[in-house]
Amino acid sequence: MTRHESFDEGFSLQRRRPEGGTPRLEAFGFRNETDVLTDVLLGSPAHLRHLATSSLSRKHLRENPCNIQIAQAQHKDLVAAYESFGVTIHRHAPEPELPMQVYARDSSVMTPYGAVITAMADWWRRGENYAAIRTYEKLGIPIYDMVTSGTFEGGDFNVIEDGVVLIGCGGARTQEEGARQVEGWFRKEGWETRLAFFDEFYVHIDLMVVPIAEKLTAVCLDSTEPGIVDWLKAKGHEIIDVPFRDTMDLGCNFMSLGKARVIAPRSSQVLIGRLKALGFEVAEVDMSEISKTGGGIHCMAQALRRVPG
Ligand SMILES: NC(=O)NCCC[C@H](N)C(=O)O
Repeated sequence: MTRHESFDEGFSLQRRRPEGGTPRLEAFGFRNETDVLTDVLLGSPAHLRHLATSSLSRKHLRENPCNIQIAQAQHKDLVAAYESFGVTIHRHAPEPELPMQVYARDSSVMTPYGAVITAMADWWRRGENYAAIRTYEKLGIPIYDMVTSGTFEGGDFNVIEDGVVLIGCGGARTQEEGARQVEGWFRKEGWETRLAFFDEFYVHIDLMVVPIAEKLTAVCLDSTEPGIVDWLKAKGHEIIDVPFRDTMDLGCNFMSLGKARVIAPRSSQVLIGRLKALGFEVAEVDMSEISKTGGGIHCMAQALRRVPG
């Protein structure tokens, strides 16, 4: 049986078992966000526009707006980095009405049980949710469930380790209603969940907390609530502190490929130096132009399949 023919994984709009015990997918999915990445879902910057979507993107828009051609070239370099590591790339079909579709992290979240279709907060991103349903149908990946209570964006679903999820709640993007709904689903599956409340300035939790490897997590200590850091440390996680200034340039927003390999933004030299000192192979990609629109490498990627390394 090939990966895409697994018989119990046909496309469905709601695979979640209400009482919990939903079977894990066989062909797609992952245990955690640090195993070996084999398949990633990306969006396209073909119709990218620089909008005032957050304090960060608004500041760049005011002072030095994104050059879209350079941003598109930088995204090509990002795609090439995934290819150089042998990752299979799947893509959302680009739609001209969707200026932020490149941020594939947000309109859905992959889980071990299927994809969650989120509920985007901003009207200019809501269509991405419908486009994501079509993408998963095309890929034959079933949908675990769809958020129906308030808003929820994928950058706020942060799998810390197998069966443990940190759910961000900044209010403006992910509302507490959406966070509680998703939390309830995963508790029923037996997961440990933790909500991280933060100011809407920070947009999503994956701006400041991103897993690197087993028991190793990058955190911006200057912007992350100490209780979250203590919680990670109590689980035995080593922390790599990403400076606040780098974090504001999306420097804590990178992608772990497993087996001590990472794709990181070139500007994040403190993180990159620490990773290299620990023996990681780091593909450095210049994301300085595209990230003016408010997101980074982690925001642009959705892991569809990871396997133990
Ligand atoms: N997960 C993320 O942090 N995504 C970044 C989204 C950037 C986009 N400009 C937005 O504000 O919606």
